Formats: sequence, structure tokens, C-alpha cells
Amino acid sequence: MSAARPAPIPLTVLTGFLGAGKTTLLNRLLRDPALADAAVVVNEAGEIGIDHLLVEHVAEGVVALAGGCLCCSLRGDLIATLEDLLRARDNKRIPPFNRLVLETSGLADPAPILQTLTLHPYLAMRYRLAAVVTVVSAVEGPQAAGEHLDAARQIAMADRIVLSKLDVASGDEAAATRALLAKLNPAAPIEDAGVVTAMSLIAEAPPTARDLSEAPAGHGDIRAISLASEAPLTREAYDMFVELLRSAHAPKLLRLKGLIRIVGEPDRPLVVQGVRHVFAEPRFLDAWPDDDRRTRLVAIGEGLEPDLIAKLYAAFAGQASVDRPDRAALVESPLSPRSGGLLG
Ligand SMILES: Nc1nc2c(ncn2[C@@H]2O[C@H](COP(=O)(O)OP(=O)(O)OP(=O)(O)O)[C@@H](O)[C@H]2O)c(=O)[nH]1
Repeated sequence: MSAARPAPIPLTVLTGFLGAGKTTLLNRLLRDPALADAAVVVNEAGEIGIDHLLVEHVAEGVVALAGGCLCCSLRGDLIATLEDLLRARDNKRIPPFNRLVLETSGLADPAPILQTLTLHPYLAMRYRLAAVVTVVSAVEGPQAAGEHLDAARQIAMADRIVLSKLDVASGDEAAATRALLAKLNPAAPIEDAGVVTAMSLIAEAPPTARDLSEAPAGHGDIRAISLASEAPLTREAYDMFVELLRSAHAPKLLRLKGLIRIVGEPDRPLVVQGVRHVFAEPRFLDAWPDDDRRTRLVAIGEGLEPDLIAKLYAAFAGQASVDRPDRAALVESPLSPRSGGLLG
């Protein structure tokens, strides 16, 4: 009577530190027919999901989990999401995807995710871990791994490494990154993000023994701060906000990303991307990716003070109130500490 047990679905875990280039890589590869039957789960830090909006062309297939780091608070949600996907697939409510790519949050320690996948009775039966692929930036990789245990663990657990930003890394930076990879994970093959193929992303790695022990602590004081506002910003106000954020919080700011509603551009958002102090030239998307046309920003950093960031943002988003210094005051003397000011 019982139907044959369905073959387990190969699952690729795509990990890598904040801003390493996971979403960029996925965006390029999702257009490849090799991934036509893949479902993609994007997990992200921060209450406001941004990444799934930046993953283009896969509206039907993307499931975004909003709300915090995967290994800290989303383990339950990950299980529910993977189960929901199976149920929807089994009930034919969604196309019968035959592989799954899970993009972890940049702050995720992969060990608890792999534990979930290998130890959960039902998930372990229906999904099969194909490979852990870690994206490492040839520019920021060594610094990230030096400062953040999870970034080092992401490298150490990889079956394969995809090295990004080789197009902009100096010779010294690339060499330092390769030396780091040789130290943390000498066995993992390294591929260039610019040329790696979808087939190679999803290829099955030979089984390896992974150290799934938990990392000692959580994420230190790393947190994601989400900002949103209705009123459009002028381009100048946005530029000044970012400039101030960088100059006042640069060492603590690991990542800034989001969609900005700009005055005079009601139909398309400006995409913002910053990794540490490096900010890409903002570009306009062709259209808003969903019905929400507010400015949405997520700042992720270590030791960032949400109140200060929120006040700074409010000053530029035109919501200055008495206890929030207005834009003119900030621009006149942006960094001078003063009572009630951003730095005072
Ligand atoms: N020059 C260059 N820039 C890249 C490359 N890969 C990613 N970037 C840029 O780096 C920034 C971060 O890239 P994302 O793909 O969003 O990184 P992510 O790993 O998904 O980041 P999180 O979602 O924060 O974990 C963006 O501005 C990208 O355009 C690359 O190979 N070369």
C-alpha cells in the first residue's frame, strides 16, 4: 500500500559573511537553466527583509525569512519553512522543485543549520545535504574572519569556497585571502565568483566529517537595525545620511543595505549597498519589487546604538522632532558632540 519513499531533495547551503556576495552570486546563477527546478530560501538578519527583494527573477520561488539571525532565533522557523515547502510541493501548490538552495544570513554559524538538517527526523529523510558553499570576499575576507568567529567557521565548514570581488581586490588582498583559506580549510576547492557556474554551485560534495559543535558564544554585540519611512528622501539627504553614518560609525558598521524612495522617482527605488566603509554607487531598480514603497534600510553592526542610528535617519528622512537634531544642525557640525545631539 505504501508509496515509494520520495528521493531526498539535494540541498545546498550557501553561506558567507555579511556582504561577501551571496545574493550577487545567486542573482547571476538563478538565470541558469540548471537552477530552473530549484527553490531558494533566503534568510536574513533584520526585521525588514531586503535580500529577497534584491534576488531578481525568481519571485515565485523565493521564500524569505525575516527577523534575525538564523542560528540564534530562526532555527524553529527554518524547520517550519523547510517543512512548509515540502507540504506545498507534495500537495502540488507550488512547482515540484527538485533541489533547494538555502542562503544563510551573513551572521549565521552554519553548524546549527547543518545539525538541523542532519538530525531532524523528517527533514533528514526528505532533504539531503549536497554541499556547503561559502562565499568569501577577496577584499574583506581576512578582516571578517579575524574579527568574527562565525566568518571563520563559515570558511572552515565549506565543501567549496567561492572567492568574490577578485575583480576589485589588490594583489596583496587576494594573496592574504588565499593564505587565510589555506589555513582554515586547505581541502576546499576554490572557485572565482565571476566564472563559477550554477552546476558547480549545486554539485554534490563527497561526504565529509564536519565539526558541528556549537560556537562558544553568540554574536557578541552584532545586531541589525531596521529603518523605514514613508516620505521620499532627496538624493542629497540620502548622500549626507550615508556620509554621516560612515564617518560616525564606520568601524562598527558592517553592512548597510536597502531600498530608498527618492523624491521625483515614485516608480523605482534606489538600491543601497555598503560593506564596511565601501559603498557601491547606488543604482535604481527598474521598479519596486513589491507593494511596499517605503524606504527600507537595514544597518548591521557591532556595538551600534539603535537610538543614535534612528535619530540620524529621522533627521534626514524629514521627521526631525525636538529631541532629534535637524538636518541643518547636523550638516553644520556633524561630528561635534553636543548634548542631545547624535554623539552627545
Ligand atoms: N566588485 C565586486 N563587487 C561585488 C562582488 N560580489 C558582490 N559584490 C558587491 O558587494 C556588495 C554585497 O554583495 P551581496 O551579494 O549583497 O552580499 P551578501 O553576501 O548577500 O550580503 P548579506 O546579505 O549582507 O549577507 C554589493 O554591493 C555587491 O554588488 C564581486 O565579485 N565583485
